[in-house]
Amino acid sequence: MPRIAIKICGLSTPDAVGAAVRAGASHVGFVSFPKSPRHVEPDQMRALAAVVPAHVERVGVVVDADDELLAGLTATGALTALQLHGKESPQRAAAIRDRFGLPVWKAIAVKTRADIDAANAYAGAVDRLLFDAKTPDGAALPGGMGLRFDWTLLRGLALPAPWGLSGGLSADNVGEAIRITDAPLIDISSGVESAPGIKSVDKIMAFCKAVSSC
Ligand SMILES: O=C(O)c1ccccc1N[C@@H]1O[C@H](COP(=O)(O)O)[C@@H](O)[C@H]1O
Repeated sequence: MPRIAIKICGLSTPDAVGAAVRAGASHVGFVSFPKSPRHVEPDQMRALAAVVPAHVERVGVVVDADDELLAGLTATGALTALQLHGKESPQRAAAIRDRFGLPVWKAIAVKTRADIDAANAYAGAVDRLLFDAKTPDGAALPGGMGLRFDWTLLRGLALPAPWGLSGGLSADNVGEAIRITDAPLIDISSGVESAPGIKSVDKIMAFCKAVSSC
């Protein structure tokens, strides 16, 4: 069985990046969204990326970002992929991929089976779909809230692109999530924190151990 890829997201210190790499993460994520407690500025992103070994992918998380912001982030050279976590259309996602020359992930906000079906519209436009829980109207953030959705909605589906699972994962529930969905990539942020935006080395280690034992 192939190894399950792990993305540890919302990293904002070199210590947290180092812990994710040591624990076996295949991807690290940096958030560029000022409302998030995990927001990092482009210079900080560049410095964090400098301590990531070449075999680990560096994903920049943005929410309905305009071209000016994307140009600033990609110019840092810090990123190997962009994760679109807002309401970007398939056309906008494809345009971002063309213009900035990086693989694009699209977060799909899920509550019902119809939300998963809607992801088909992104076939060919993005490089990975990331199924995350839909946050309530008026929520402070569109992700990173520790919310999960009904994982059985993904069971046995043929999906139109490489994909991953996120939303409300932790060391305690990730085994069940993988058993139900057979996800090839697992993404986590708040479930490896001691407080919003503060990563816990112990939780990162425990999470990666739980995934690798699946
Ligand atoms: O983490 C954030 O602050 C964030 C802000 C804006 C958009 C997405 C964000 N995080 C992403 O949310 C999911 C799930 O996070 P969690 O594990 O439930 O806390 C994950 O993909 C993060 O990349």
